[in-house]
Amino acid sequence: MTEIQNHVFENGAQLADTLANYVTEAINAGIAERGRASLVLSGGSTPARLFQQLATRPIAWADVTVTLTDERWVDETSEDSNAAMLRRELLTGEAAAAKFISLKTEHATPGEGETACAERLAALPVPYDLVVLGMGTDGHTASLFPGDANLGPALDPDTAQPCIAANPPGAAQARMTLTLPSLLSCRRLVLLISGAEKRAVLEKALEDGPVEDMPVRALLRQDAVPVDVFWAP
Ligand SMILES: O=C1O[C@H](COP(=O)(O)O)[C@@H](O)[C@H](O)[C@H]1O
Repeated sequence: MTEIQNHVFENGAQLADTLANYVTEAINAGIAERGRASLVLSGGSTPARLFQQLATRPIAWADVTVTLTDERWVDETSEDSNAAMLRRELLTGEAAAAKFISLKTEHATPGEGETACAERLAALPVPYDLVVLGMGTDGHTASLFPGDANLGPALDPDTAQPCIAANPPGAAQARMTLTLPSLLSCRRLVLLISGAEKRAVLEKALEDGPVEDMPVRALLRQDAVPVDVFWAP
């Protein structure tokens, strides 16, 4: 079982400030070591404040390649697009010099886009310097959802696929997600969550129970990378 370190803050502003420093350090260490850094970031609403802070940090952004943990299969004109959120909140000012790899291809479905997406992801330096994941109140992380027909292949530790289509039951859109082995191909792993409800979900995920019920357990139970949990009310 991996080492899990909890970082608890009084509020979201303090969390964003401290985590932006943590991410900056991971990026700068990557650039110092191999001349470039790779960053995998979650979508959704929680990371917006972190991204705003991170965009102000002194970083050689042209040496940084950024992608997402997962993406909804929508164009960037949609308010559900994780890429649009990332561009709006992070890739502004000097941070706009970062290279961004979108998981959304021109294909009609994420299943058809898997090969093209995998080819794009091959441009990212591996291991990734940092992966920042979020979590939903159903225990999903990235787009590893309970009940998804592709969850088994996505969690397969031996899969060679870096990304796979996801069709979460009841969700408005199909998605593309990085697979578990791809997410774990990193030097540091952060789980970023906020609010009492998600704290309770995390406590439940730390209890015994099937990974398929709460896929975030796959991250909490692996032994490849230590996990830093950042939480604020
Ligand atoms: O759908 C998604 O949900 C999770 C959690 O999002 P949040 O809005 O509750 O912060 C996110 O980590 C994932 O990237 C996103 O696609």
